Amino acid sequence: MRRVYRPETLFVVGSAPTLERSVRSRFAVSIGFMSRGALSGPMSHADESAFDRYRADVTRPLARLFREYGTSRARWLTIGLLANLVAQAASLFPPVVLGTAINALFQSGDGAYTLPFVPAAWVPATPQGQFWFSVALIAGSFVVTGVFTWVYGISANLFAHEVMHAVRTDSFTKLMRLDMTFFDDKQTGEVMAILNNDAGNLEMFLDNALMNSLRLLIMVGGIAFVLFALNWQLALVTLVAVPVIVAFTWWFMRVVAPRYRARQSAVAGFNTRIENGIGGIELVKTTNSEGYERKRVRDASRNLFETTMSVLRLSYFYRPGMELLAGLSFTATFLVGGYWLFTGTAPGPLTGTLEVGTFVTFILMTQRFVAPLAEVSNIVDQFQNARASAERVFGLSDIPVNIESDEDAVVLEDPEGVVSYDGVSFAYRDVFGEVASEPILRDVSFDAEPGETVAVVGETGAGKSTLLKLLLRLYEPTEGTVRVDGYDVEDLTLSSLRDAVGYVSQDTHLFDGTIAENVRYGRFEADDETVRRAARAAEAHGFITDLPNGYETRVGERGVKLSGGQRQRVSLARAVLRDPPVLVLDEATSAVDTETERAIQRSLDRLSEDRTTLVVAHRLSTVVDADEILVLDDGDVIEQGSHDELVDGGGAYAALWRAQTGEETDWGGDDD
Ligand SMILES: Nc1ncnc2c1ncn2[C@@H]1O[C@H](COP(=O)(O)OP(=O)(O)OP(=O)(O)O)[C@@H](O)[C@H]1O
Repeated sequence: MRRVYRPETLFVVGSAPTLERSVRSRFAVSIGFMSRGALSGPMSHADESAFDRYRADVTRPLARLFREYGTSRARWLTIGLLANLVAQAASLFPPVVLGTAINALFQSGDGAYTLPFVPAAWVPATPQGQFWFSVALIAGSFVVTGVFTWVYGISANLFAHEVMHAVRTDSFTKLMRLDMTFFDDKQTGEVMAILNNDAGNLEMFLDNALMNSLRLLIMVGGIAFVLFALNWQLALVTLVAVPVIVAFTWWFMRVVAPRYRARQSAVAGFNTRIENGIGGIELVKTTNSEGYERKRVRDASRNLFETTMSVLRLSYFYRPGMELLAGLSFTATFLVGGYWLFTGTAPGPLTGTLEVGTFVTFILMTQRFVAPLAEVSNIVDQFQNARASAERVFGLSDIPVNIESDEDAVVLEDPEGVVSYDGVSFAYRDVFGEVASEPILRDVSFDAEPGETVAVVGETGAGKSTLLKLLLRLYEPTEGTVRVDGYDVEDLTLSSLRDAVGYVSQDTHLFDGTIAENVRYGRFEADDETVRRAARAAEAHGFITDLPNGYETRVGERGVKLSGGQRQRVSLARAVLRDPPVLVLDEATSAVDTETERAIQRSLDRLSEDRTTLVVAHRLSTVVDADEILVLDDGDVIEQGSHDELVDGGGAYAALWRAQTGEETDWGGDDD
């Protein structure tokens, strides 16, 4: 039986992003300018399988992200963009004011006081007035930069986080709707990665890269504009480094990319090792394999160390390289401008004059464009990560849901619980709806009326659990019809169908929480007395009241603090509490001792008096009273009848019965 929930995976799902985040943030701190997205851990590799088909069809994912999620929140984005624009533009103003003040006031005091974007009428006439005006402008620019940076930060964050909130909840809603085949096919970890990692990448992009690219544009464009306006010849000298800086960044990104990929798989390998070691801790301990696991984790960690260092070595080279190029630009500006001022004549092919104030503005501005340019690698990186993540998010949202209530589906009201299987055949399908297995069931037919119990027996893998799941429409038959109260289950609303059926699966699942909460699951409004009644009916009340905190005892992750039999009884109580007309029990008593089983049996007999009950059992003693027993063999019903009829028939059932009551049989090994 393949399980939907994989506890080991769940563990890592919970911890990996945290682990990865801490690795990532430390790493990001150490190399300063690397983006978080670039270091996305194992997930980028793991989800290469089932989403591929839909993911590949997603076109322009970031545009779609804006279309589907951004437009309704565009006001925050617009405010953020405008505020960013104003803040960055204002931050360019002080060097320009300083240059003008030097030219007009500090040198000889006879230069004209003119500033871009400032009407001449505003400029005071006296030098003293112009000085105070300059002070006010510089201070004002810093205040404007501060205030608008604050506005920009808040609006950009609101936009990014509101979008992410919507993406996360929509993705989860979609996940809840998806067919079981999706979950059968998909690792829980991969699915969780969409909600954790991909949402994180998108958030980083919306929050950071988008605004930084604007900042970059304004900074480099604004600086170039100001410098060219002041002195285009010196501007050429200063900005000749920009194409070199861009080329250097491009080279860096190309060289570092494979090293990033190697590091990503090292993170994946490391997480997998931890997952294995801790997920299988019981096996590790009982086989004395701690040393073996330690070595595997040490090797994986060493690999992570080496790949990280290989990225860092290159990164340590990049940042100083950028500084050096900026330094060269600064030196060239200082050399040419300084010489120009010093000698009073334009050097080489240059012509015209240069004023001290303009020179100071140049020097200050040259310092400013390195930081935004150094962001280019981050921005491109975050952009690429966000693109891939948006593809995955939309890949998920595009997966079709096959099992859903039709628009004209019938609501099953006051169900009686008449169940009938009519010529049902079944094969598992893959997530794309294509048949992916040999037939698991062939032409199964039976009827069960309220008050009747139908038992399904057969060797392991014969298709018993699958048969029951078709009733809840977790899967759909490839042929034939499953009916409840005469309705094809495919014509009923899923919620009314599933409300009518209480299901205790083979893999009982408890959520972390109290016993009472677990019993109440699915009928959340049930009062304490109802919970107790259900527990009594499931023979669980006794052991629950023996626990230190009774119904308030926390059961631990997946119910690990309870025994297998106790978990089964809590699940049974949960099914009983819902008081459904149909009870489906898939080996609901396999993990309890004979005495408890008898007690449960007695209570089940009471419970099933006026209900329809379908049971899968390995222990035939639990099904002797069933109205009808189906013997499944590799998907075929090979015998069908009451216990007495089947024993008298002398076939497979009779042989199994003999084995379980002490005589020989082929099925002996299957008995629990
Ligand atoms: N989700 C699934 N996807 C594909 N094949 C599956 C899936 N679940 C079960 N199977 C296959 O279907 C067959 C029937 O499985 P099923 O769980 O119905 O058997 P079973 O009779 O209940 O077995 P057991 O007594 O061991 O629980 C098996 O061969 C199994 O490998």
